[in-house]
Amino acid sequence: MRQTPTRNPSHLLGIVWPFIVVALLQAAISGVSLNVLSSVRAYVSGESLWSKGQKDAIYNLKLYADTRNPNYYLQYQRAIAIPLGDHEARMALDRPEPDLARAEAGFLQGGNHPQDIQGLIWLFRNFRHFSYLETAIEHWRTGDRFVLQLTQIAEQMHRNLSRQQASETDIARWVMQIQQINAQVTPIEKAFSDTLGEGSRFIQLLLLAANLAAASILILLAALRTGKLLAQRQSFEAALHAEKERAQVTLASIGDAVITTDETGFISYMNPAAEQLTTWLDEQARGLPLTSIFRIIDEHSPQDDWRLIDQILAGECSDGNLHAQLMVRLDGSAIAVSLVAAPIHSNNRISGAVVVLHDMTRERQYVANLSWQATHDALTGLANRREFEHRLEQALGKLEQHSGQHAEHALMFLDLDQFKVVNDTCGHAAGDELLRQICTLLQQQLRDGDTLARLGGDEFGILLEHCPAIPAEQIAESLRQTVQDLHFVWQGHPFNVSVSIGLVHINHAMTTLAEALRAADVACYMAKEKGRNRVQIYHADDSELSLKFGEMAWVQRIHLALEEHRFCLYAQQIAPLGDTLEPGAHIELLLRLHDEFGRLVPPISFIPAAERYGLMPLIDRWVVQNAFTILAARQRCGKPESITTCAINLSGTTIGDDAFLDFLRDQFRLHAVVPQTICFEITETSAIANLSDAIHFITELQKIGCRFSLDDFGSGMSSFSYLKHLPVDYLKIDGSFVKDMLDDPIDHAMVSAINHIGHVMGKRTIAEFVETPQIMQAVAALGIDYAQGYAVMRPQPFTCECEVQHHFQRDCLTAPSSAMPLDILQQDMQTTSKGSH
Ligand SMILES: Nc1nc2c(ncn2[C@@H]2O[C@H](COP(=O)(O)OP(=O)(O)OP(=O)(O)O)[C@@H](O)[C@H]2O)c(=O)[nH]1
Repeated sequence: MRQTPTRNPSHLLGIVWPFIVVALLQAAISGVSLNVLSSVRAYVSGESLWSKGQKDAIYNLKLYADTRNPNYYLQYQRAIAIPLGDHEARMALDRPEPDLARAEAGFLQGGNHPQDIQGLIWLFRNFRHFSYLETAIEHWRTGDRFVLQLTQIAEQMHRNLSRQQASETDIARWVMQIQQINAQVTPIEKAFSDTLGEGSRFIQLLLLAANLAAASILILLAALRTGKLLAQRQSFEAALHAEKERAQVTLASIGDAVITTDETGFISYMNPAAEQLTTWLDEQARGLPLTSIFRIIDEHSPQDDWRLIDQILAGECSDGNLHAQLMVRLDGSAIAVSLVAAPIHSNNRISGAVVVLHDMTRERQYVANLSWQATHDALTGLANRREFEHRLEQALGKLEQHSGQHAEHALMFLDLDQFKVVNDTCGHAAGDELLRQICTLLQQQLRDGDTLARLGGDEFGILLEHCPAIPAEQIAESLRQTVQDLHFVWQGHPFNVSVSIGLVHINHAMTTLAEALRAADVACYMAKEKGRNRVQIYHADDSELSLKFGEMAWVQRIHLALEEHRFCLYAQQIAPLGDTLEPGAHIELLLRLHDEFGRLVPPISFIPAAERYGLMPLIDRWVVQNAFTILAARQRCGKPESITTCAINLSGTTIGDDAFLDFLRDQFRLHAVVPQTICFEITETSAIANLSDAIHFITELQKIGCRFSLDDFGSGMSSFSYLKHLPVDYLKIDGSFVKDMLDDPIDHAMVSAINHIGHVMGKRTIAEFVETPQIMQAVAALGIDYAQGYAVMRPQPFTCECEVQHHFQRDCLTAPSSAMPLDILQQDMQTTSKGSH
């Protein structure tokens, strides 16, 4: 930081103002001194004229008396006019309101120099009570009394002599009087003169003392100020020293290499980091050209690149930085550095440059590590899914470039069989070790250019570029065999290891990455389904695989349909068959989906895929949220009595999802839906598959008043034994029995038995698929409590007519049920019988 205090005008004034004040004071004192001295001198010379005038007047008046020569009288008059003028002036100044004009005229008559007159008046007026002047004025006043006496004698004498009436006696008397006055006035004059002299000397002394005092103050101030300035300068110097120390410690401790040069590019300083980086000591390098101790080259061109520093020293560039430089030492070793350079200025010119070199080795390593981590799996060191997909995409691109030639790649998905068992039996460390061993084995079977990647968990991907079908299938088989032959033992526990492999031949027909990946996934899945430890080859025309393929495609379509609000709800009435049952409407909500082209898609097309790929909790949440929204809207419209029971289907996975219970409670609170109006339908199979979850779920929701219905009851005969554990309110008799009960006595017997057992257990029964009035009569005759089917009512869009429709539901309004093909509605019912909506 630069300090230039003395150049700052206000700072300068801050330092010198006491000097200015004292100097001005001294100038004022000097001015006053000169004025006083000059006035005193005027009084002294005035007094001298005054005395001389008196003496001359006495002398001429005496001669006039002795000779009676009128010339002497004239001379007397001239002489006496001087003390009389002074007398006039004094009288004018003595008045309470001084008459300055009269005083000036008097002093002028007194023979004083015109330039002294103002001084005389000023001194009289301002210092008349000052000791010496007061005494002098008193002598002046006494002297004037004699002057006036003399004037009276002179006038009387001149009058008598002019008229010839003066006797010798008179003349002798006048002479004697004149002599007496002379004798008396002489000491007065002397005293007057002496007093003025003394006063003058005293004033001189006084002024000298004042001037000396002012000078002393000036000297003292100067000394004080100088001392202060010296102290300040020392503290500046100390601050500069401390700053220099700080800069040096900083330079010594920073990790970057700092080198300074003079204006010709010769080294003037290197910090310890620079010594370390360049392997030169500071004292060795000082005075050498910077370019002689190492080279700086651009990573992308092999030439020396000192341009930045040259430009800085030439003043063509104020500062700059260069990344991706290589610093090459004299021994040839190179270090990646970034370089920052700036000019050093002194006296408004460039006196050198400072060059900072940052060693980029660590950053490069870090970046390399990061990019390795981003593309590799930490456990096995193999490429990860992202990298695998990247390489696969590149391979697909090459296929396109070489279209026409017989280029072909092979893609494999490998999934270890029952890998969980290893983890569950011996812990994750065992699983990890097995994964590593399998990687090594697989890698050994592959060619150099092949890619083996870990896609996640126990899944691997293999890409064999330019590998025709037959060798690819042989490699796949050998890989399967290799894994099977691995005798993995962990702490004495032997494990049989096997792998399921999906193999896809990628040729020009299959171009997109997503298609290739999905095909391999499907093939691998099929390998698992077919019993594991096998290679499944994907063929596009394989109907089994196509079905699976389509199912997997539904995953994305369902997500899209949810995002684009293409799901909607329909309601189908469940009619009471007896008189003793509760009044009001009992409905079941059914899910619909419009595909991307607005066509209705049967639930059977997407529900199995949604179940298999874990999307049911998502769909069930959508159904509950929208059903509650509409129910709440209907309640606001004043139709709470219209629906007393609203059945909503839930899937098996949803029942096992703990968070779903909280979700439901929130939804009840949010929409203020009465829990007693909601009946959840769970299929018999899903309830049995997750019995403890189902019991927990049912009892929790029954606590708040919800009811439950066991859907598709009877599809498995072991169901009866579970029924007593499931505290449901309704049994829905599987529609497949109801549909044919008039023609098939066994189905009739099943319907009757289920109804009977249900009633014995205190449940209400519902017959599904009541498609004709005859079936309706038959189920009523058996004492079944409710009927559901086309004979009762076809499904209708579930809406609230008096409120603007919820936007999720908008599509349903434009698709009236009458326009819906019958087969879709039948499939809808079948979907229900399959275990969902
Ligand atoms: N040790 C270990 N286990 C993992 C790792 N990543 C995932 N897993 C486990 O790998 C198992 C994968 O199981 P799945 O593939 O679903 O089932 P599986 O037991 O192999 O059975 P199938 O694939 O149906 O034959 C799960 O138990 C995961 O917890 C890992 O890095 N290390």
